Amino acid sequence: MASLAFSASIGRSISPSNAMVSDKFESRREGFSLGKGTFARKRDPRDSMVPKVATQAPTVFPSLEKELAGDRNHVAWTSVQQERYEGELDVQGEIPLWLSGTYLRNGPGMWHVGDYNFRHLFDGYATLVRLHFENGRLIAAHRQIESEAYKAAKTNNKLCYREFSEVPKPDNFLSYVGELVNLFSGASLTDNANTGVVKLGDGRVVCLTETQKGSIVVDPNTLDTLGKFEYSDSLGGLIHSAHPIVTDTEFLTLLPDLFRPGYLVVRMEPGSNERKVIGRVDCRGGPAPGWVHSFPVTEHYVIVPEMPLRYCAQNLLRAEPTPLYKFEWHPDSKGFMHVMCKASGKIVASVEVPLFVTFHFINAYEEKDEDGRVTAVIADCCEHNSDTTILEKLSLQNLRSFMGEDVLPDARVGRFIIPLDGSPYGKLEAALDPEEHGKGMDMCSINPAYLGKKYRYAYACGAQRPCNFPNTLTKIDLLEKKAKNWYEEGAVPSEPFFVARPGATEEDDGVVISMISEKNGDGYALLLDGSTFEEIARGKFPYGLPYGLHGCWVPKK
Ligand SMILES: CC1=C(/C=C/C(C)=C/C=C/C(C)=C/C=C/C=C(C)/C=C/C=O)C(C)(C)CCC1
Ligand SMILES: [Fe+2]
Repeated sequence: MASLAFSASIGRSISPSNAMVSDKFESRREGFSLGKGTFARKRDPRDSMVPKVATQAPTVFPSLEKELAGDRNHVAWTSVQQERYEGELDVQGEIPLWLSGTYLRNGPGMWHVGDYNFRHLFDGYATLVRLHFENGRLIAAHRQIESEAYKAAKTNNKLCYREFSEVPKPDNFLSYVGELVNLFSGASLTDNANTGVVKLGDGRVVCLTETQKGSIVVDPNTLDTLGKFEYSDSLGGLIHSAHPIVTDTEFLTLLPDLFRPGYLVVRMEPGSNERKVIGRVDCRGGPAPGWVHSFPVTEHYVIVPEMPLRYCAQNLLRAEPTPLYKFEWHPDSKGFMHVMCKASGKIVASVEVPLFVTFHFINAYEEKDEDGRVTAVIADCCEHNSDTTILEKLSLQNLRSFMGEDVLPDARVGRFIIPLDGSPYGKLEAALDPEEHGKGMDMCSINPAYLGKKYRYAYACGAQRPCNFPNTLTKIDLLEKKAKNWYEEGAVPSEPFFVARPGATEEDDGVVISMISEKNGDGYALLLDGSTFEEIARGKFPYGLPYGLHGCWVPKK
């Protein structure tokens, strides 16, 4: 197979080789002039590995030489080299012929504006990566999402909107007051859709973050930004869960209410932009709702977690980040799990549970007795041993300063058992011995056919210690309580994403896709067999890509 051949017809193909090695590169009109419009860049050994054919000069980002000093050069935590790229990857191994479609992965891939470097992993401007599989071939692409926040940064060469931890510096007192007013209206919040990407039942592909305005429609083929996804209802609010539950028939999400602490559970039909309220959960602890990055569902219920790590209005207003950023840990406020009937909006259980810290729920299902009556809801998540320090560990400074110490906080598959018999308490325990996955655990996926149903397998990132970030791919067998781990020294793998083989009858019959950022600055797309968890194929990128967060699968029509 011709390696790294560009599809010239698209007119979007980009060769870093002709631009990156030049000592001066003038940004094109459409380019991102992050510095002074021209910049110098040292020749990089990686440049020799890039394709030679180009039809359009790329926008190449400054080299961030400051970041590359000493041991701080892992490509996973370094801004993406250029604004966009497309090319066919050289594949080792064999891509199954049945794998036909597009994997999209979103994440914060650009962590600087001009000379200013962002501080937290979640601050970066969204980089969308595409892996298109067809007839055993693999075409890759990446592109920056053209959010208002990103475009304003490009135009003004400075941060213009409030990101996860970054706040624009006001020029004077008046602009400071204006910024505060804008915060309340939501105008100063970012629309940098850097967290996830979903395919709606009607085929639209939407990139998401936790701000509602950061819902952006993209073209899965070209990665073009098509425009804002405007919610046509009048539900208001500024934030939502970054992980809606999306199936071919519905879109479910949670809208935290910061003024009257609680959550709206809402549903949207395919083809519509209007969310309708299923019901409301009032918080049982205070003073604000718990952070709700994701939530699980069963066949009949929506589970609303109320985590003691709560939104904090004061921290939202602060210019400088606190150790918990926009959040506050309130162990005294306790943790709760609420269960709402999807059909009626009624709350069928609301139980106090042990303190917990989770960002990602894995799945949930209904436990039945021998007569088929639902007795409990089981909800699994990546649980950080009720320790919030993971948030600080994900600061770029911490990620970039790894010197071999074992500093990744422990995590486990936390299993909530929520009784539906009116008992006031639920349980939280480890679903398997965390040693099985190196006591590191996050960024999970399952076979989507098992969403809300009893399931056996989860795929996640685990830990081979010592490490400062999850560095393995792990297949977790929740029945046998065992894990199988993939590891390569110095590699940072992104969320393993399961794609089922069409017609499969076994839960793990399919492939797992991940993207690997290597220690030496390279990177590749990796395919593992979902059942054996052995490598099937890898496709080498012309240069390593930064770490990314969540993906989705767009099957070929
Ligand atoms: C921009 C504002 C906010 C944005 C919040 C965002 C972008 C939150 C993103 C959260 C993510 C990506 C969480 C991922 C967690 C991954 C973990 C724990 C991985 C662990 C590995 O071991 C708000 C904060 C909503 C407020 C307003 C402004
Ligand atoms: Fe997430």
